[in-house]
Parts: sequence; C-alpha cells; structure tokens
Amino acid sequence: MQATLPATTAKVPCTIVTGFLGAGKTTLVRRILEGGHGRRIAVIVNEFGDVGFDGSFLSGCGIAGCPEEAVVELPNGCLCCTVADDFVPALDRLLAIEPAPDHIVIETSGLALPKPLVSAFNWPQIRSRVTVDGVVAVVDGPAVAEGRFADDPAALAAQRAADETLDHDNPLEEVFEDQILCADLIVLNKTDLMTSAEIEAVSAQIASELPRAVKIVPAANGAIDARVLIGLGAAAENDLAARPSHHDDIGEHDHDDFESAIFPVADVDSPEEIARRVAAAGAVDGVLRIKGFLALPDKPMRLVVQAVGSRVGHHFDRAWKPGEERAGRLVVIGLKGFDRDAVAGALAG
Ligand SMILES: Nc1nc2c(ncn2[C@@H]2O[C@H](COP(=O)(O)OP(=O)(O)OP(=O)(O)O)[C@@H](O)[C@H]2O)c(=O)[nH]1
Repeated sequence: MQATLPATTAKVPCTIVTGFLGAGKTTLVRRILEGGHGRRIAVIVNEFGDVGFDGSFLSGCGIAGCPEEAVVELPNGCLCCTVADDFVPALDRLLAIEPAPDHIVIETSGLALPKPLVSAFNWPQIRSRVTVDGVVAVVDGPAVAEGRFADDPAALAAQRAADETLDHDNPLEEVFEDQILCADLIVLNKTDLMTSAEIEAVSAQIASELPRAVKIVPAANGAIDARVLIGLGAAAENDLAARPSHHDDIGEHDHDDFESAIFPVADVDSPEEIARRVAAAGAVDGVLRIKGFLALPDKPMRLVVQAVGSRVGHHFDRAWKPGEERAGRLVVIGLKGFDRDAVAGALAG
C-alpha cells in the first residue's frame, strides 16, 4: 500500500516550480496532479505571453481528482509584480474551493525570478494563510550540458575582475542562476537525452554553484514521485537570506530583456511539415521558445506544438471542442528585438 503524506498544517503549503523556458515545468506539474500522494492539489500557472498554453494544457487535463476550477491561469505578467492584482485574488479563489486544496503548486513563467515571489509570501494577506513548502527548480539537462546557461562562475568572476569596463552580464544566465540559487530541490530533467557522463558532469557543475546543500534529482519527463517534491517543509519565506540573487540590490526587476509575440498559423497539411517550419523559426537568432496549438484540415484533433530552440515536439492532445475557434496560434518568446519577420517567414514555409 502506498504511504500518504502527513496531514496538512494550518497554513496551506505551496510548492513553487521554477525553471528556464521549456525545461519541463508543465510536464512536472502534470505528474504532481496525477497523484499517488493522497493530496488535493490546486495549481496557479503564470505565463510569459498570453496564449494560455500551459493553463489550457493543465486544466481539463482529464486527470481524475483535478477539477477545472483547481487550475488558475495568470497570463502575461510576473506574479511577484502583480501580487495585489493577480496573485492574492488567485489564492482567494483556490482557498475558497470546497473541499479546500491541501496543497497549491505554482508554476512560474520560465523567465521569472523566483525570489521576489517567495518574498511576496511575507505579505500580511498571504503570510497568514499559506507558506512556501519548497522551491523546485527544473533544469533542462541537455541545454546545460551544451553550456547554454551555466558558464563557470569562477572563470566569469575572474574575467569581470580582469576588465571592469566589460559588461559580462548575460540576463539569460542570471535568470537561470537565480532560479537554481533559490531552490530547495533541483530536478535535472530530460535525462533521456543525456549520457550518464553528462548527467554526472551537469550535476557536479550545478552543485558547485549552489550556496547550500540542495538535492539534485535526475528525471525524464518529470517522472519523480510527487511525495519527493511536495512536503519539503522549507518555509522558504523565512529563509530569504540563504537564497542569493543577482537582483538583491535592485529591489525590483523588469522583463525588458525578453518579449513574446503571437503568430497565427494557417492550417497545415501534416505535423511533419509544421515541425519543419517550427524548427526553422526556432533557429532564428534570439528565439528561445515556441509553443501553441494548430489545426489540420479534416482532423478533429488539436495538434500541440512545442519547441525549445530548434528541438521540436508535437502530438495531438484532444478534439477541438464544439464552438471553439479552430485557429492555429503559436506564441514565440525570445530576446527583445528578435526578428519577427524571419519567424513569420519560417512559419509560412
Ligand atoms: N525528451 C524529453 N522531453 C521533455 C522532457 N520533459 C519535457 N519535455 C518536452 O519539452 C518541452 C517543454 O516541456 P514543458 O513541460 O512545456 O516545459 P515548461 O518548462 O513548462 O515550458 P515553459 O512553460 O514554456 O517555460 C515539451 O515538448 C515536453 O514534451 C524530458 O524529460 N525529456
């Protein structure tokens, strides 16, 4: 028989799932919803861009025990910047569900800095009712193995010291580092695409950057027993000093380094054809992430398309609902100023 988690405390515990664009956060949240832990879970999804992709992918997911109202989507914003307007009302809605959720999972945008959100748990309207059970950072293992977001910090420091006139700050790298520095548990995801030597090397590299002992758990498709992820009991909001951030001195932050745009896509003949076009769009300079839903002529099913860089995945997820607009739309997230014409051209074939 499966052991269930211990009974809840008075404050509802919240797990913050952070991780760079496309690392596998939504996949991991779906795993948590699939259960095996004996808890009623509610979810808040925050997205960069407003296509509503992740919320749509989670709500009505067909998982038993996951009612549609238990997933609240907060598109087009940063949770910690919109605490009063968005986050508090979202918590109100979820905490009012009968029976009340035992646990709330918050999936942050892949460009979000987690620490300001953890700090928001000290707001009086929030602090009395919820606590941060733990910050789980999902890492795209193959991306890090390719050296995309984790330069050697010692080498970087030496470089900066050697030439102060150079601006070595790479916002992408800072976002990635802020996410792992805030974590109570790190999921090294997509290990199915890595050799065991790469898994070992990336784990060692991340461990060397962490300010404190944090477990790094390898996973493929977020397949980790939910009882490992929830119930960490970190009360992270009381522990902010242990979570250094590149943005500690600034007090506030913005998202000017990134932007998103929605591209309508006409019906395509085959998933293979759209995968080819999306891969070309993903290869455009500065493009980080592409995702959305597409329609195929004569097909009742909706095609989910996802790309992380130029690695593209697609599958049919469900039938288009009666009355639902059968329109293909892809959200593209990239560095500010990415070439929208080049992306539109690639998507048009
Ligand atoms: N091969 C492989 N693919 C994965 C794994 N985990 C997720 N993916 C795929 O990677 C893509 C991104 O996964 P998501 O779960 O949407 O990632 P995310 O972090 O929620 O993405 P954003 O919300 O855009 O930041 C999808 O196509 C997933 O199917 C994994 O462990 N292995």
